[in-house]
Amino acid sequence: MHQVYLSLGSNMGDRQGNLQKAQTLLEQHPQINVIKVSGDYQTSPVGGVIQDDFINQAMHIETSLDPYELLEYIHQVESQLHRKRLIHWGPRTIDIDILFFDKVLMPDPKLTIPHAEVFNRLFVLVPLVEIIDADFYQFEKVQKAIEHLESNTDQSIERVK
Ligand SMILES: Nc1ncnc2c1ncn2[C@@H]1O[C@H](COP(=O)(O)OP(=O)(O)OP(=O)(O)O)[C@@H](O)[C@H]1O
Ligand SMILES: Nc1nc2c(c(=O)[nH]1)N=C(CO)CN2
Repeated sequence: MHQVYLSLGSNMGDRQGNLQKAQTLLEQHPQINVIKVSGDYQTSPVGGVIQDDFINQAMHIETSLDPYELLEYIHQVESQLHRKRLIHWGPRTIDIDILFFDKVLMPDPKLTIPHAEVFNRLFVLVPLVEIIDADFYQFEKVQKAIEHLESNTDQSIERVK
């Protein structure tokens, strides 16, 4: 089984409800097991678009799907939650990104692993650190990301559940 870490975010409608529905849909896939889910964090929007605060969380899953099959299922989950791709980095009912897939390094623009933005996003790193496995913690890419946590204090983030 592959060990995968996801980042989930929502800033439209019932944000916590959207995250819960996304989890339920992931759990419904016969080849996905949800292992651990972080708390919910209310975070200010990053990236320049003026929009509402997000609720973000991280999730550890195990899967026998390959990375592209997993991405395809994630897109199905996003469209079931009425996710529309209107504005780059804009408001969304749900966004699910693959942060790490085992210790794979994959530079494909269609699926970049580790996720290209993981190192600069406090809203990704704080929930991730809460749930990450000890073995994974030693992965140099994770260590590099965590180093950034200390220097990255400009994003507002508050645990709400
Ligand atoms: N690690 C990854 N996880 C999820 N999608 C990825 C990843 N790497 C590349 N992608 C690609 O990014 C594409 C665009 O994703 P999305 O629509 O969520 O972008 P965006 O919301 O504009 O920005 P962001 O990717 O920062 O969330 C996806 O269709 C997917 O092919
Ligand atoms: N706080 C926060 N800001 C964002 C987020 C997000 O999930 N949380 N997602 C974005 C598009 O990927 C852009 N900006």
